[in-house]
Amino acid sequence: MIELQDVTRLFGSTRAVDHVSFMVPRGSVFGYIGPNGAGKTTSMRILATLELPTEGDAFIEGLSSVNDPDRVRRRLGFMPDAFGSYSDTNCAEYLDFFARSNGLVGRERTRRIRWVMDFTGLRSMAEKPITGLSKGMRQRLCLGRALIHDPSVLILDEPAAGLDPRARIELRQIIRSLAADGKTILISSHILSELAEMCDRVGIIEQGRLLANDTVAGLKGNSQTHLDLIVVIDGETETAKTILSQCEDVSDVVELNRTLQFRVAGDRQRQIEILHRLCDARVNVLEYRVVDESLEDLFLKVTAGKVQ
Ligand SMILES: Nc1ncnc2c1ncn2[C@@H]1O[C@H](COP(=O)(O)OP(=O)(O)OP(=O)(O)O)[C@@H](O)[C@H]1O
Repeated sequence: MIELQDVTRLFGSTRAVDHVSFMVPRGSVFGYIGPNGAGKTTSMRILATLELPTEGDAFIEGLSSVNDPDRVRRRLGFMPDAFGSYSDTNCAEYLDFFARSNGLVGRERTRRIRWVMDFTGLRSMAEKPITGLSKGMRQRLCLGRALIHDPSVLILDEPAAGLDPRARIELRQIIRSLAADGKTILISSHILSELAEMCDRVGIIEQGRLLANDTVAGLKGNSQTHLDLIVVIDGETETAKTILSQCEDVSDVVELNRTLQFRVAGDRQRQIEILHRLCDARVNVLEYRVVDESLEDLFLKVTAGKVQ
């Protein structure tokens, strides 16, 4: 449904996008993550027919954004990161303007504007001037504008930027319900944790290059060379400590209130073997788990923080 095929975009000597390829299947949400200046907006603008690639091609529902821009635009809703509006316009007028620009007429136009207002929760704001809207409401209006012609594909550039936690959760619910409805969504952010829960897959881009394309769980698995484990013990901890000290691949053992935290230079299989050894020695294990790597840690590991 959304595809970048070996896309490169140069601005002078800057490689804003450097041989990037990925595909987003119908009804799924793809998170496009990268630090500032990584190339997210440029690739999204290429898909949205607003920018031409120097090399490669971009496709929406199999149609080329380069060669078939008019047909692509009919299928696509684009939410830019910067929200342009006219002063003296209220929400209803704004949506009406974009409905007309998209060729909607008569009852169909009225029906779509109503649907968008209900779906984005803007109904009570219909008469409110855009200049008086909060950040969250402006983002909803901008999303509403992208949805007005009922596109099958949505490209959303940093829609969560500047939203408070509640507005971010509501945005997540909106995105998931659009995907459940069969829409295909590409959504960008420079914060992995902001998008992780609403995305089926994420692509991490830095300095124009796609460094990773995986599920969040897959990314976590791929980036791990060791496991940090916690074992909570009912009773004395001496036996457990002795066993851990005998394992060559265990290091950094720390004890706090019958809880031992340690690092294993191995994989899940090694994790299981250590638990077996503890149980064989009749250590009363109450709890045994991996310390989850935070998404921020993962983002820092995959990217080097290079800004161009
Ligand atoms: N029109 C342009 N002319 C010159 N350079 C540009 C232009 N558009 C983008 N660039 C450069 O291309 C690179 C990628 O920019 P882009 O806006 O795509 O990154 P981004 O990942 O969206 O960043 P951010 O998260 O800050 O919005 C940057 O170095 C930027 O300065």
